Amino acid sequence: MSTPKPSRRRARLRLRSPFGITLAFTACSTLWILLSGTVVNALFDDPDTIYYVELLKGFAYTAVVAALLYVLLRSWQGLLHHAIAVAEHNEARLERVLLGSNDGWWDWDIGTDTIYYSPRWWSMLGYQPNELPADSRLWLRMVPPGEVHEVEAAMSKLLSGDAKSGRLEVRMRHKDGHYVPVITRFRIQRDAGGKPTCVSGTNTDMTDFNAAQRRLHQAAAVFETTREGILVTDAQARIIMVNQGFSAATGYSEAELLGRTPAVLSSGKHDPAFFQAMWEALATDGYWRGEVCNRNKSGEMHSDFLSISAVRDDKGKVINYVGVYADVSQIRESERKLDFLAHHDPLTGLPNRLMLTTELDHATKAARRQHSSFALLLLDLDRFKDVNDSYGHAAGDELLVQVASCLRQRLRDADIVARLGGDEFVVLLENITHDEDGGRVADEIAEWLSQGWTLSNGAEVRIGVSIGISVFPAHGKDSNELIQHADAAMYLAKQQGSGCYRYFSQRLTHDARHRLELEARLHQAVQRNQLRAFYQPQIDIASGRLIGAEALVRWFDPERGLIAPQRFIPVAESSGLINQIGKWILWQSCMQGKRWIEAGFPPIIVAVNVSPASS
Ligand SMILES: Nc1nc2c(ncn2[C@@H]2O[C@H](COP(=O)(O)OP(=O)(O)OP(=O)(O)O)[C@@H](O)[C@H]2O)c(=O)[nH]1
Repeated sequence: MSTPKPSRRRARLRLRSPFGITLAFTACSTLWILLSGTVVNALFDDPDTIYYVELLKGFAYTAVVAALLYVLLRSWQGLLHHAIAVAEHNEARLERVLLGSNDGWWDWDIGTDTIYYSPRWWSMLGYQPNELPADSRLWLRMVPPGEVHEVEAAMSKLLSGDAKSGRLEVRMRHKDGHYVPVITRFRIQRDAGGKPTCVSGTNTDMTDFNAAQRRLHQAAAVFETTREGILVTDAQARIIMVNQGFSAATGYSEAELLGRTPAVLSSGKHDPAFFQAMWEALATDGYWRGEVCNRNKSGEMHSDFLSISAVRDDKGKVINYVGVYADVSQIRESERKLDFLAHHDPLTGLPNRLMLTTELDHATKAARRQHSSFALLLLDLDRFKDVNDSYGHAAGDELLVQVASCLRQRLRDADIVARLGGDEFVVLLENITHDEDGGRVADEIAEWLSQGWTLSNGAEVRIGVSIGISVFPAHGKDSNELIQHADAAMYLAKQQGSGCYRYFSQRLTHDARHRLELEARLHQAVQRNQLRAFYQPQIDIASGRLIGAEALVRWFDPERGLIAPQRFIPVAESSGLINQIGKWILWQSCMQGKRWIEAGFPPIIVAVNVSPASS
């Protein structure tokens, strides 16, 4: 839009001031009248001629004056139009500026005590222009009575000359009754003599600004006071801000973190694929949530639930990332404790029935895979009720704890000991090689538990134990069946009297007893030297010459006579006695070979069979 150039025009206007033009015109006209008349009289004598010349001179003068008047009026008219255009242009520009600022404005003429309020001034308060009488007191009627004195004080400061301008934050009543927060800025104008002529100003509606401020304050308060750690980075993931919660949780001050990336917290627990998935989610969804393991300044690890959001500008470009860290270490610790409580007996700390079932399920699957077997021993203490009845429930508890720790200490680490409740315990023996292994451990347990137990009250108590045994896969295909059958076997054992065990099947009970009895007798046989070595000669058929001998071990039992190796060697192998027997036969064979040489026989090779089970 082209704008007129007012300064040059104004200069030309000054040169052609009305007084100057009038003076010049009067002087020229007077000179013309005086000089032209004299010239005409000097040139012409004839009165008629003089008359016509004078007439002609009058017309000429009128034509020149008319031409001058025309030029002058055209010039003034152009200037006037130009001045109006400039004024309109300036007014329109001022209006646009005020509209753009969305401010209302007012103008108080002090002399006439009239005030002009702009349309926006009215609409800010919900009114149509001039809907109310627009006098200078309207302002004061709109302000809450308690704030009127502030407006009056500001005006009297202006009028008295103490201030040229001012700024006030007031509330003004809206048409619907609520108050609009307003900032008004104003300035006083004075004439050349210093007399106040008008006060003009603008009103800015602060509703949105105040709400935004409030939200900012609230956000700042949340940012600073929240216990969760908050971290803000730029688009390149460089830290630009952290809150106190973050510093408290990580041990890093904000100054130590500025400009660094969150990798400073890396624990090394997550692989690159983890972070790649995180960045991909941020790029596609704009957020990522998950649990991360971080390392704080002192090197301590902690689990955080991290929620990251990408902040985008109006064009959708990422400008910040905001991460909120909630320390879940305590939650994880509580979960761990809850999990422990859910799966363990609170009195003894042993696994409970629930965990036993899980372990049994694992054992069943593993045994199926490996074609192996395992034994489940269900223990029920004998005469435990007497302890409760005689010494109280607390003493009974103490005894249960002692029994549990005895079992835990004496059994192998791989064996699982659980408490089913009351005075019932379960022992799970995995990977047994012979069915009777369960019976052997049951015998040991019966012996351990038959000891005297000293309670903290000084009392010494004696209990026993009855044990039911079920073996996988012979006695059940799943945990339920195995427990049920071990329980049934335990009742049978209980009926037999204290300190007994029973397998679920009669045959297994019998076989186990028999093998264990044989094992006990074999022990005695080794100690009492009841084993015998026999030598089977090896003859070269072509020459008929003795070339060697094979050593054979035999067991000579005083009651049952000679027992064949196929009966006792498997028992020796499963009980570990095979090592002793192996050493014994080697020693015997060497001694015998020496004796033969000393007796004058030629040296021969003596073969000794070594069991693959010996170590
Ligand atoms: N102290 C204590 N006693 C318990 C607990 N749970 C169960 N009992 C008691 O343990 C006893 C178990 O009963 P029984 O197994 O019949 O007692 P018992 O004297 O061993 O009897 P038999 O098994 O037939 O030899 C009951 O008196 C229960 O009240 C416990 O957590 N603590």
